Amino acid sequence: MRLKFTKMHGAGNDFVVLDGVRQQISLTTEQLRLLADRHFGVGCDQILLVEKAHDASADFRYRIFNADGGEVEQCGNGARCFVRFVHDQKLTNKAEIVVETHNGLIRPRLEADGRVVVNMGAPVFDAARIPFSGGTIEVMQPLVVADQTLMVSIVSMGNPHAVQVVDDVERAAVEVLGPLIEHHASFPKRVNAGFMQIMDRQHIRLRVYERGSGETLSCGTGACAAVVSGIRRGLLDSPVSVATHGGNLSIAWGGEETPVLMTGPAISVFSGEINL
Ligand SMILES: N[C@@H](CCC[C@H](N)C(=O)O)C(=O)O
Repeated sequence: MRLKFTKMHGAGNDFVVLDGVRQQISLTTEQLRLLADRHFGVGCDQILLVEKAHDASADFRYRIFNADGGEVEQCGNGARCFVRFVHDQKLTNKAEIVVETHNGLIRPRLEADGRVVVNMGAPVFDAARIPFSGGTIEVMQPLVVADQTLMVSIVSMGNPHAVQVVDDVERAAVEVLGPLIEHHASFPKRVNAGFMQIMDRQHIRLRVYERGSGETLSCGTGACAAVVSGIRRGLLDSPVSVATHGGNLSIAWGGEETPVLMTGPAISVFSGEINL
């Protein structure tokens, strides 16, 4: 099968984006892994598949696959690239798009300056919806990992996150603790692990060890989860600038049931074709 793709990134979190509106696309787990492979394929953290909406109130359906081939519910940086992609490919000219995801509708908007603002919906703290099997979700939760008790904040931004505050994000044991948190028995669907350093009440540094992809240069939902957790811990005030290894994101949240708004870049790198 010959497949057209576009390589994109949002603050260094990179994607292979596929037009499933004009191409008939059905990929096996092995084909998804090959696309994501940085040596034998195109290389990316996630594969994004744009399809026709099933829901009559939506403009498109947006599917997300991690580098390990697993389909997941949400991807924040990907949502911004999705908007840039459907505009560049002339699949729509609407500035605000209603997008159907595995986890309900999101509403990204393309601004005149090219940045994309995404209404990510309200954060979820219900253990059953994370899912988290370790009891009721508190603002901070003890999680025993490799004989250490970590204090994590657990939140779903459509996908599951466990965020901890660290003194120095560059020295945090992301590569060691990340996979152990991802596969912790209390998270039946695994979890994304965030490591946040508070710089001041409106600035953080963040690294995220992503479920199914490993550490990425940035994670949009991870940034939302970190800011929500920091505000709930009383350490941050909205809006918060999130510095990642791949660039900056701005996250705003009014608290409680209000939606989280994420702003950041969405860049097309190149387009090509691959034989799978
Ligand atoms: N990079 C993403 C998140 C992608 C999905 C995540 N790895 C998961 O498994 O939930 C983002 O920008 O949000």
